[in-house]
Amino acid sequence: MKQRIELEAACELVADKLKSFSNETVKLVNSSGRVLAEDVRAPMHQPPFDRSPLDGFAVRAEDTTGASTETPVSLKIVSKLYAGDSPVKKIGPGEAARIMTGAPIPEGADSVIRQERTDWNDEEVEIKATLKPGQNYAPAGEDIKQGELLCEKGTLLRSPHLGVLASMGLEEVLVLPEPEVSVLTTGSELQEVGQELKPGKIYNSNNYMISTRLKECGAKVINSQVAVDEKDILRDRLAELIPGSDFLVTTGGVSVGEKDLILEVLEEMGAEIFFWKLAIKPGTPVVCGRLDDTIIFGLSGNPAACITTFDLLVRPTLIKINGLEKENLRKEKAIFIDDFNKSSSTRRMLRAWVVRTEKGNIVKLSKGNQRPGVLKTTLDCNCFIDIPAGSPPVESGAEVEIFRLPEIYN
Ligand SMILES: Nc1nc2c(c(=O)[nH]1)N[C@H]1C(S)=C(S)[C@@H](COP(=O)(O)OP(=O)(O)OC[C@H]3O[C@@H](n4cnc5c(N)ncnc54)[C@H](O)[C@@H]3O)O[C@H]1N2
Ligand code: MOO
Repeated sequence: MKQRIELEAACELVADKLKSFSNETVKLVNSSGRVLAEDVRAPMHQPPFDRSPLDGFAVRAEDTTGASTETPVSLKIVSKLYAGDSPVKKIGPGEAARIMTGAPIPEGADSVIRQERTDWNDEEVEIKATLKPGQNYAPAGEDIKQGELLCEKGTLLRSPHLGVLASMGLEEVLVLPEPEVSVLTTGSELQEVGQELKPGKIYNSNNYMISTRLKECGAKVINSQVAVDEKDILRDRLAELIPGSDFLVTTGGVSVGEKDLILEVLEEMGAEIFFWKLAIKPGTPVVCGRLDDTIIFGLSGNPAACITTFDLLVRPTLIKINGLEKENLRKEKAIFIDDFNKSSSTRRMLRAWVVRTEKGNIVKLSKGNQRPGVLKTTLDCNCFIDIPAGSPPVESGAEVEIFRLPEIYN
């Protein structure tokens, strides 16, 4: 088992251990937020037939030559077409069809006159304008041509894509897999929200934070449980959650205390442990391993440490599978406009807020202090400042590297 490894090495190690995931066919109606696994080409024209963009009369343009308000041309109405009708009767010379917006233009007609430029009764229509062939005429494929590339592999599906794909009659799409994750929050001090707090206890905030964060980066939370710090109980919960989960995220019990039992129990259960501890702060204590096909991320119970390692380690792993790059971290540079007066012997991830300006990114520390048990700073955190090990205090004006969180946290 490796110990205290670098974050980048940890991410690579986990990536190397991932099982293969299969793409999934999902109903179009359920595909929003998923990433396309293949190019989609148009199986048909849209519109599928030549149609009228107006309520009026379908005519042959040549029959309207010279027509104006003063010199109207009279045509015989031979049919009437509503949207949804299928045209049967061809238009011949001197003939017109009454037509509504969206209805198919009958054979023989090459243009449509809006009804405001006509007078009509049941038999005849007076045309008061000269039309050009193709005027007010929406040909088949005007919008989308059969065979054209509609959505590329890797597209994040949202409402416009669902609309376009539905217009093609596509009922299902092939998307990248959605990792299925279980969550186990551990700690004998934990109480559920809604209960009166007993002495020495705290509310289980990690469960809410982690389950929600998982969904925010496109994972499916399939189970979520809580366990006290007792070996038997932990073993039972782990044995229950691991089969059937692609990943298990636990929080708490991964440091060196007498009740930090996750590593021990996982080892007893025969898990392969990839590493224990990362060379970052907060978030040093992390256990990562695999039992059967399930990758286990044992994160710290300290909320800020927990969220930091979630974002830096768990998030990129899940996004490797579901392709939701938009939800990944971005490495950028920024100018620090705050003061951090501690030197850092260990690599530090400071919770911070970055703003884009014309001159580039500026970043300041999140409100509140940077201790790993502090939860409030996460409210004001859209990035982590990456302070290398061995750095002196960081002064205002210094250029720093940041991991920017996705837009959702802005
Ligand atoms: N002697 C040492 N003590 C500690 C070390 C060390 O190296 N030597 N490491 C410290 C560091 S760094 C961290 S971080 C913590 C990590 O401890 P664990 O990950 O084992 O987490 P717990 O001890 O279970 O809990 C830590 C803290 O977080 C609270 N907590 C736990 N679960 C939740 C939850 N679901 N929701 C909200 N808060 C939670 C818990 O009550 C503790 O206060 O260890 C240091 N100790
Ligand atoms: O590594 Mo602990 O996570 O400092 O907070």
